Amino acid sequence: MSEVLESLPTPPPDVPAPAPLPEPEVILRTHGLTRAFHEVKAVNGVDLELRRGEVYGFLGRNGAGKTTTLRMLMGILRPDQGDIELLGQRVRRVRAAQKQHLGYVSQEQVFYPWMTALELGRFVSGFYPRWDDTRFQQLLRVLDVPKDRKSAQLSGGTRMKLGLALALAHRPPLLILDEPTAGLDPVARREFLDILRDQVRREGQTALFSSHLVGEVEEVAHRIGILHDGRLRFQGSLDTLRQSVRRVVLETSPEQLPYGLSLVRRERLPDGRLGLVLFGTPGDWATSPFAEVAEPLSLENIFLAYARRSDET
Ligand SMILES: Nc1ncnc2c1ncn2[C@@H]1O[C@H](COP(=O)(O)OP(=O)(O)OP(=O)(O)O)[C@@H](O)[C@H]1O
Repeated sequence: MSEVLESLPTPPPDVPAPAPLPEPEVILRTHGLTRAFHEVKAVNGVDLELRRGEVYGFLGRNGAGKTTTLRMLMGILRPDQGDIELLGQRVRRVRAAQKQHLGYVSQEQVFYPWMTALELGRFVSGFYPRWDDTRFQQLLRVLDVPKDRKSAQLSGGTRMKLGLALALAHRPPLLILDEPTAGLDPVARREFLDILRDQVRREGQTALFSSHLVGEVEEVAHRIGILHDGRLRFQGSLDTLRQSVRRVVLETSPEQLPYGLSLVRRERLPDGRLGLVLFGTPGDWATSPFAEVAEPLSLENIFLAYARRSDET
């Protein structure tokens, strides 16, 4: 429960509901967010930008730094460097009052095991003046979460859905979901993604959704960020990514890359030739000497190119 508690805002017994904030086009921005654990730089100068009403897929392999980033956004961890601009307020560490505007589903939903869904709702509602109990109960029905069973008796997938209901019931403008579908079976995963997409569309919410599964991010995300070794290697729309990243196969390494193209990954092929995955605008590709030979890549292969180190050549 400690992470759940840390992610909650301070309970406001006599404090009136905060006035709704003016919603800027950019809901969240980070500036050079950095966090190390001893010698490991888990997150290294990350500049995220999330716009109102979008699902942002935060893609990265195991250990890329996704959870560390999200825990900094939730104020659970303090960044070593950089800061966070949430709904127009720029801070080093997200404060309790700002957490009123965030809904968080962590990787592992750990609740007080003796509490039922309804009791957990009552407990969590004390932290959020905008808590909507009718909506919470409706979400439990839609998500098929039994309301009177102790949380310890729920399956991992159902606990995840309970976490989503708890996060949505206070109508936060920004949802932060840390690999929420990990451990869900295909049917539960599909339901979860459908509900997330539907909620964001109907409520005009914004969701930051971390995953290492390209397919599910492709299904729900409007824009994505690819994190590798703590660095944000790409941020933008899926269409931009598909149009910009291509692969060329060459006999030898070029002296320098054509103007406008940058290296994503270099690989040595079994036949000794060189495979280069490069990024450039469609205009840069069209005017490059590789225009005729460059091949498009599937999103899966683009992600793999960003998330693996180049071969030594
Ligand atoms: N509390 C900690 N103490 C020491 N090292 C940590 C701690 N938390 C994370 N790390 C390290 O920081 C790096 C990033 O971890 P993080 O959990 O943020 O990655 P992730 O992208 O969320 O991975 P996964 O998909 O496996 O959850 C890893 O090398 C990890 O071992």
